[in-house]
Amino acid sequence: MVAQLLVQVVTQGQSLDVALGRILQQAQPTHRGLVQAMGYEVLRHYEALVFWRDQLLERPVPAKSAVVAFLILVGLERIRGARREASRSVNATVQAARELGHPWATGLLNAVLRRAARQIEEGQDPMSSAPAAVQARMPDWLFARLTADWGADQAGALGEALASHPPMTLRIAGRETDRASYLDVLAATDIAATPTDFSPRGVNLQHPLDVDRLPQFAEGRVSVQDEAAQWVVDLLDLSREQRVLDACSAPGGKTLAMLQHEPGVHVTAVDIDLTRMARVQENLERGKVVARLIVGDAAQPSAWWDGEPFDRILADVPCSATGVIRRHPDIKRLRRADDLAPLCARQASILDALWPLLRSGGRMVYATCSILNQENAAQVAAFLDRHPDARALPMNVSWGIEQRDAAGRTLGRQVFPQREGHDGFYYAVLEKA
Ligand SMILES: C[S@@+](CC[C@H](N)C(=O)[O-])C[C@H]1O[C@@H](n2cnc3c(N)ncnc32)[C@H](O)[C@@H]1O
Repeated sequence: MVAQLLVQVVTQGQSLDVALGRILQQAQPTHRGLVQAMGYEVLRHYEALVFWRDQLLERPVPAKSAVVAFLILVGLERIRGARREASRSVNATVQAARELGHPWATGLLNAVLRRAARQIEEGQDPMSSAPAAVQARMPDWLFARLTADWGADQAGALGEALASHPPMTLRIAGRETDRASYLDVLAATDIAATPTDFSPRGVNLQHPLDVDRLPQFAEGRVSVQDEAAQWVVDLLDLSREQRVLDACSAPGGKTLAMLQHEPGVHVTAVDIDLTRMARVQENLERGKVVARLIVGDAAQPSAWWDGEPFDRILADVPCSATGVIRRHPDIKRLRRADDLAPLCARQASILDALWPLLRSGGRMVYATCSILNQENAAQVAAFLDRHPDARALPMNVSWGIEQRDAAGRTLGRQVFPQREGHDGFYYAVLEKA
């Protein structure tokens, strides 16, 4: 099943969420967790597994049997991850080839996977001769960009972090004391958890859990939200009666956080995608808070803006999502280098269109979950050049790395993903003169 999932994502270009949804419907309930976990892990380590497979194969698998080529990746991942005794992994993979109607491949799989298992037993490193991009488990174009932006060492470190298993992080509505009492509730329910390092509202679960099993989730007191995403409410510096625009709001994680953090604000939440907007509604209902919801294009406010300026704007724009690859490893297969220029143009047009909606002295927070400079500090530098009435504020925080241009102008903060910690993000706080 995992091999079929890979065919759908890698060969047919479907998103992992969509393909997984369909595949899991056919899986036995007891196998679903394993299929999902393996699908994610193979995609996280995809480049390395393909390199290893191609080293082991004497000739490529015929194109008409693509599923067998993917089955080898699944077998290699099982051996790499040492989830089972190697011989059990080999047997299970060989059996899968029979079930998928490729009995001819059983000899090939046996030979290739047994060789791989031997390499591991003998302490060989199958990656020792791999190019740096493969070692970083990244497509060439992405590794080249990250190297150009941050240097080869940092690009390699980013590869490690983005191939790791992300934590499940919760945001607790309320004050720091509420987090302490929620940690007590979790401890009493035998759910192992620790407070996050930087967000006073965050909790990392030691093991991911279905939200239905999370105490107080249904009541909206707890939400699933990465730690880096939680910082936005502080950056917005919200206070009662402010008019706030959340311009790219779906699925509403940050809209809900704003309203729970400062219930006195009046939020207008916009998103271009009607289906995703339904999720904002669900999230707000769960949290028992209300916002004005508009399905519209943030780059075309004349179609939906009532002409009253906003005190605060959040522009959490569509981006490459390269900072969250470990949560969506299909991004590495689906994104292309050519996507970046149109994405950046869209971000710039959203920023330019929103700026006139901000009152004088107001602030706009620009956010991405990207680790590419072009979408982040370079985007903000170009925005500041186009808007002399804008300035980026320095942030008094302990996370991320402040970005500056040659003239020493501050350009927001870049956040790199951390193993067992937060995702990759970028924030700039833009104030209007
Ligand atoms: C990074 S996500 C936002 C995440 C959201 N702020 C949260 O915290 O839950 C970007 C969103 O922008 C929306 N989007 C893309 N282009 C847009 C546009 N031109 N106008 C408004 N929304 C847009 C997408 O549908 C997507 O929901």
